[in-house]
Amino acid sequence: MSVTWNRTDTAQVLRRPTGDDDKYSRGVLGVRTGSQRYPGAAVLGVEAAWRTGVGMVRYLGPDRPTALVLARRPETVVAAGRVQAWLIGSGTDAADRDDDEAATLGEVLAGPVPVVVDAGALDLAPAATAPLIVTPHAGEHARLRSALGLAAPTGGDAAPGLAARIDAAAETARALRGVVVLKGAQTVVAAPDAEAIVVDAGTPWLAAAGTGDVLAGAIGAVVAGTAAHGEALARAAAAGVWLHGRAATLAAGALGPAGGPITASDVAAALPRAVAEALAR
Ligand SMILES: NC(=O)C1=CN([C@@H]2O[C@H](COP(=O)(O)OP(=O)(O)OC[C@H]3O[C@@H](n4cnc5c(N)ncnc54)[C@H](O)[C@@H]3O)[C@@H](O)[C@H]2O)[C@@H](O)CC1
Ligand SMILES: Nc1ncnc2c1ncn2[C@@H]1O[C@H](COP(=O)(O)OP(=O)(O)O)[C@@H](O)[C@H]1O
Repeated sequence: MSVTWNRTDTAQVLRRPTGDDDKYSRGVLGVRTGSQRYPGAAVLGVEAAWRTGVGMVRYLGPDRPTALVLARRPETVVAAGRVQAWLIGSGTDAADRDDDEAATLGEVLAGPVPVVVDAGALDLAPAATAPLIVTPHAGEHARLRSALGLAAPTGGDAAPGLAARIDAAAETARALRGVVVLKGAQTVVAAPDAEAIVVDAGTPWLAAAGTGDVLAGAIGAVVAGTAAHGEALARAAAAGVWLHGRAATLAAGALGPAGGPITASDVAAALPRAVAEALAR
């Protein structure tokens, strides 16, 4: 069983700022992503979070990505402080994690604030107690299931169909006690105790390196802006996925009726138009 997600659903999740808002009330996203090897992933996630519409992004990472994040987005705050949500893992490799970083991520994952867990932090998700959204692609989902003691998603080499992906994501969500965003042309958002949500990407031009880092930033921004207002994490995640797909469709569609090649940065740049479109009417 599943439901499909659309623009109207997204509009119901997003908060339009009012005259009573300030940068803190709009949501602060804390970001621990990027590494010496993958600094670009940090830039893409931070860029996407700003472009999705958050009051503040706090970036706390290694020197090289910090310098690149600040060069791209000087509005980013690189000092620790209160946050309404965390984004961790994009552009990191668990094999390179030192003890200090492991301890810090352990605190984040044991805290009260929702955490979006991507890429190189997914191995930490099974032990987490914080409210959780994990964002695996198919390969990462298989590894996560194995860590949770669950069977491989398919019996053979064939790519699983949508129904099998929904069942597998729902089973992973129950085992994890968190929200699973299983990425693909149709992204499945599964929660332990709710019907799965299916979000169409809208364009296969989205299949390009770094678009997952953009997605994680977009989801983090929606969660930071809405979780404190009682929005369900799965719905916030689905809204982020829809905005990401719509931004890709707008960026690719701007090149002609058949679409055209886009980069992850193009997707991030189109996020404000996707948000404005969702909030229009
Ligand atoms: N500009 C940057 O700095 C970028 C950094 N990235 C980072 O690079 C690191 C490695 O990520 P990768 O996903 O490339 O590598 P991983 O090693 O995490 O996953 C790739 C493995 O999963 C398998 N797989 C199965 N289904 C897949 C699917 N649907 N998509 C991708 N792989 C699938 C592949 O065959 C491969 O064995 C992550 O930390 C990621 O965030 C990437 O996001 C690309 C852009
Ligand atoms: N064929 C496809 N059509 C549309 N979207 C896709 C397709 N394949 C992948 N995507 C989307 O592209 C993004 C890729 O994310 P990910 O695999 O994490 O890449 P990266 O790690 O390079 O950022 C996800 O949002 C996924 O849903």
